[in-house]
Amino acid sequence: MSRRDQYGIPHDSVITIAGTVGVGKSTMTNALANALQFRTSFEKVEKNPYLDKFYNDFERWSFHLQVYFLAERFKEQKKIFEYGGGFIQDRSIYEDTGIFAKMHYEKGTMNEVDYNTYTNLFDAMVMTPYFPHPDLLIYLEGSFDDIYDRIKERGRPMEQQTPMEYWEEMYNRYENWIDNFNACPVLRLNIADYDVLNDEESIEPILEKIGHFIQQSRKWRSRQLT
Ligand SMILES: Nc1ncnc2c1ncn2[C@@H]1O[C@H](COP(=O)(O)OP(=O)(O)O)[C@@H](O)[C@H]1O
Ligand SMILES: Nc1ncnc2c1ncn2[C@H]1C[C@H](O)[C@@H](COP(=O)(O)O)O1
Repeated sequence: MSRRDQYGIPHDSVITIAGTVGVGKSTMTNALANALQFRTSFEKVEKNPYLDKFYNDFERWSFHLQVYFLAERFKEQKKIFEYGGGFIQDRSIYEDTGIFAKMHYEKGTMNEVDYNTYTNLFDAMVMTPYFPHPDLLIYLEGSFDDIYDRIKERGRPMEQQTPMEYWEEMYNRYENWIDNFNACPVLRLNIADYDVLNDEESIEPILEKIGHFIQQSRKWRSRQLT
């Protein structure tokens, strides 16, 4: 019996992994996709033509970067839809606007006209009944110190040169954002409670929770339609 069947996780499920930079989203995406034999949808950091420039000059490149991310994530969304689901997605589209664009606007590194243009575009594309929301958003959380250690350990040069205050600000915003998020069901996981890199077994209770959450939310959705 496959792990998918064992835990009652529908083959067409779409699960998105959210959380601040360095918390372990890509690692979790790979682990879940392997366990469930699902496809993956990753952020392609190396191929991003704006990211390096953005870290060198937020004001100059904020708008370009957000539009680029929005287009990339929308294309990924289309791919997921065309395959009929069965995906684990590394970072949700909701974080682009709810965390990044908002933070840069409020900190003064994205101007008001650009922010309004971006949010109008985002709302027109995403916040509509035509945009399929994921079955489940898995939110990864942990202490700031542990997450900051992971950023340093991963060692992406553009992130190393960015002051710690930037990551701290983002960390605090994530905590508030998730408490108010309601676009789809949320499963919160603390990174201190599992280790999918060094302890393979620690994925099992997570799969069990995923099955439970998705079954509940699909029942709820079908009741809404009848
Ligand atoms: N369970 C874990 N234990 C220790 N290190 C981890 C664990 N999960 C991820 N990491 C490490 O933390 C860093 C960030 O993980 P990553 O999955 O790239 O995060 P994100 O995609 O959220 O930015 C990487 O160096 C990764 O190897
Ligand atoms: N929407 C975004 N705006 C600015 N920066 C972003 C956005 N989405 C991702 N990023 C950055 C943050 C990291 O440096 C890389 C990849 O994120 P990760 O959490 O490591 O997957 O892109």
